[in-house]
Amino acid sequence: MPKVEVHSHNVQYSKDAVEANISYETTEVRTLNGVHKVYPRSTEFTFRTETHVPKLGVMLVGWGGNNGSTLTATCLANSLGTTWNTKHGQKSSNYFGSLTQASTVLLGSSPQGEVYVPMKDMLPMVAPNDIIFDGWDISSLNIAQAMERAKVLDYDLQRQLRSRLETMKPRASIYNKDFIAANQEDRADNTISGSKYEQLEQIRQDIQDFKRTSKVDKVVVLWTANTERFCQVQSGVNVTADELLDSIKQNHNEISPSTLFAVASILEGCPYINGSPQNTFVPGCLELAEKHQVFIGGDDFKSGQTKFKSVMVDFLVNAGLKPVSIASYNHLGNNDGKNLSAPQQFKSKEISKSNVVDDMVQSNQILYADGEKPDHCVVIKYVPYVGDSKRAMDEYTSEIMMGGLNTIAVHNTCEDSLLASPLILDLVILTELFQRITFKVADSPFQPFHHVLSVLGYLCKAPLVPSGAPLINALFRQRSCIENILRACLGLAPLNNMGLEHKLSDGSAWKKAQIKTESGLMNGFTILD
Ligand SMILES: NC(=O)c1ccc[n+]([C@@H]2O[C@H](COP(=O)([O-])OP(=O)(O)OC[C@H]3O[C@@H](n4cnc5c(N)ncnc54)[C@H](O)[C@@H]3O)[C@@H](O)[C@H]2O)c1
Ligand SMILES: O=P([O-])([O-])O[C@@H]1[C@@H](O)[C@H](O)[C@@H](O)[C@H](O)[C@@H]1O
Repeated sequence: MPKVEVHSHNVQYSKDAVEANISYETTEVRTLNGVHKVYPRSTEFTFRTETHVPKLGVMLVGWGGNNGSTLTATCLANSLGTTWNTKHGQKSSNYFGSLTQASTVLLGSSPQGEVYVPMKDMLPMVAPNDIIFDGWDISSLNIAQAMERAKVLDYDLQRQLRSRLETMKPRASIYNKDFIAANQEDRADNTISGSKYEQLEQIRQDIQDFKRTSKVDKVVVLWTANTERFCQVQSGVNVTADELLDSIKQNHNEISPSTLFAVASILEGCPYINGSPQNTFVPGCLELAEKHQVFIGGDDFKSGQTKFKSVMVDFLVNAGLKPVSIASYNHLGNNDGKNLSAPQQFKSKEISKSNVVDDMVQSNQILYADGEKPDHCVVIKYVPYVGDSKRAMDEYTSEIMMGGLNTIAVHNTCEDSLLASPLILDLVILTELFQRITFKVADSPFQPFHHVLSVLGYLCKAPLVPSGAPLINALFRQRSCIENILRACLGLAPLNNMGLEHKLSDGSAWKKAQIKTESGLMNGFTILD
């Protein structure tokens, strides 16, 4: 039985699905002669969510990396209920940092107060403990060796997991030294030779092989391999789906390994998520995903320093304070940092880390003239000794009232992979859930979500959105989007935080209105045969 049961004439449960009707309220604005003319709009939506949770397979590109090995070990430890000893005492497995697994959402209020439930209980979702992992890496180390190389998890935990993880061996992958730093060459001992077309076909066979041997119902492919340089988008090469497929057959050098993986996944009907900043989704890849109606999402996990920035700038601007200078510096010593020490790979990351403030700045024309932006610099340095323990130092200087200045300096130290790995869980769990949700507008037929799964924006530095859609980076707007879509699937209105029931001078009117509503409530909810 669902942990959240909605008793409403707008919601119907059957043995396979929950269907919910909502009125989607929007506000249209037409500005004429300096006047904003506002038109409230109400559109009837019906959401249908299939409630059978499939057995999910996740294929990680870069499985042997810090994130890939750490996530695999974490899911194994949680499924075993592993505890381990540290100098700070015994630790227990958990999924802290995962939006779906470790955060709650406000469901409503009871006579005892507000009721919060785990996000994962809002709708049937895949449990991380049940995910079957597989993937590829240019490094031949098995996942136990990769976990040891990553130096992320405590020894006593690694010791207990080693025997299970050493049976997991990344498949050979596509290595192209033109796209990642030259300093990665020494780990590239597990590669697929041949033309780009032959490599594409091998990846497709790997996906088919995994489906067959693991007997999973669905597969999601996710890139957590090294950051690539941006590829050139060229007419005749990768602007249309046909051009892209032809260029692969012609072994064109501007087709990157990550785009080859994306094409292979799409052709195999598997959603593809890009956890790195490079422009994997060239226009031809976007078109291919549309043609095959396969979800794609990304780019670049929003894990720590940038996540914080998308809160800080939102807070400052929405408080009417004007950030005028943002200096973002970090150093780290893991292999990601090593790869990013190369200029072209750093450039990819600089782009995704720099654009995150644009929507918030553009939202306030009192503070900023058209095109005006804060000074914003991004620095990443490779310091081997600190390993995965990334140090981030940020300085935010803002103009405040009457010529005042406010400078906030922040120091943030964390194991980078322990912040990113739970986001991988959310990306694949939400992607799988959204494959089971369809909706219809008024009397139109049911349709899936757009193939560019922009609801994943909360998890990404550079959210991929459908053409023409607004690009939102403000973290709480992104989270609210996920929360309210989950609520809509249950026929619940979006959270509005108005709390009017607590602001009335005469509460009796509210109580009378509630009694009237409750008397009209169905005794239980409709089960369809
Ligand atoms: N906090 C974070 O860790 C964080 C946040 C945002 C984005 N990212 C991005 O996630 C990615 C992984 O981060 P990480 O710390 O695990 O890095 P990592 O270097 O430890 O892991 C990357 C793995 O990818 C492998 N690899 C490289 N090219 C490959 C290819 N073509 N096919 C298959 N495997 C390949 C490498 O051998 C390595 O094992 C990086 O691109 C990083 O920028 C990380
Ligand atoms: O913490 P965050 O800004 O979200 O993201 C991280 C950066 O701070 C770090 O420099 C980089 O090496 C990681 O790959 C990741 O991108």
